[in-house]
Amino acid sequence: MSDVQIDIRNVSFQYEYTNVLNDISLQVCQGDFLALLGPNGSGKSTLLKLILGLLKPMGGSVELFGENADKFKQREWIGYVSQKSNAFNSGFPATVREVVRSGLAKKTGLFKRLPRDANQRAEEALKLVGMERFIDRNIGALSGGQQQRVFIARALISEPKLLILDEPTVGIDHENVQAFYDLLVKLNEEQGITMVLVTHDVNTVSNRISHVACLNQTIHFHGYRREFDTLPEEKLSAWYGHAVRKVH
Ligand SMILES: Nc1ncnc2c1ncn2[C@@H]1O[C@H](COP(=O)(O)OP(=O)(O)OP(=O)(O)O)[C@@H](O)[C@H]1O
Repeated sequence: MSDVQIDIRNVSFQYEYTNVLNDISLQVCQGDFLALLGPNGSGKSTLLKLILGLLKPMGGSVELFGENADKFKQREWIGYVSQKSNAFNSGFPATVREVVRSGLAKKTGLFKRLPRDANQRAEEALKLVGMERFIDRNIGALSGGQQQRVFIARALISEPKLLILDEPTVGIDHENVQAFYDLLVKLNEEQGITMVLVTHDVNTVSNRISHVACLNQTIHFHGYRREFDTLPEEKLSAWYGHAVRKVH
């Protein structure tokens, strides 16, 4: 099998009257750590929905692991952590264990029995994100950053080959963002999980990321992070449609 996991070719998409994506081509390979970068409204979520097979492209094709995205069956190969997954309030009636175990539903089907080792796997997934001691806590009692880690564990329990994170550092304290990146890098390097991190914030692109793609209706740049680092702010600002400052 080729090592291309996401293969987007000449994709275009529009909602009723809004043209959102034009002639997008992007490949993500096994082991990449890609930041998909673009301002609000640039089409990032739409592109994610196309990748996840929730929308169909109007032109072009999206393949996952060599198969058409909307026919792709191996859902457990893809972990997805959505934008709002760290926003549970303190009254939400589920423990960390229950939240993490629910990540097995895509493997087993919603109403089939969970595998016998579900608890052990929940513990292992929580260990990977450094949250095992919180297993019996209520999810709503954790901080935004801790909840985010639990949702990553929920995605990890089905042993994905690819993890897609939508704006994962929103709601995490500045001091904890570095530790969060360390976790993603560990999962990328030690577990070999391909990472796609979607963000509007140019300064979220840490030096631990291998590739960057800049999206605003079309792909303006796709290359190694080192090349991205040399791009002038004027160029990024032109793509964003407003002034962009890099702080490092
Ligand atoms: N269901 C929809 N129907 C009509 N237009 C939509 C729909 N969803 C998104 N759009 C429009 O498509 C464009 C791209 O939206 P999208 O959510 O993909 O961007 P985004 O980059 O993810 O934005 P953000 O960073 O704000 O989440 C926007 O102009 C948005 O208003």
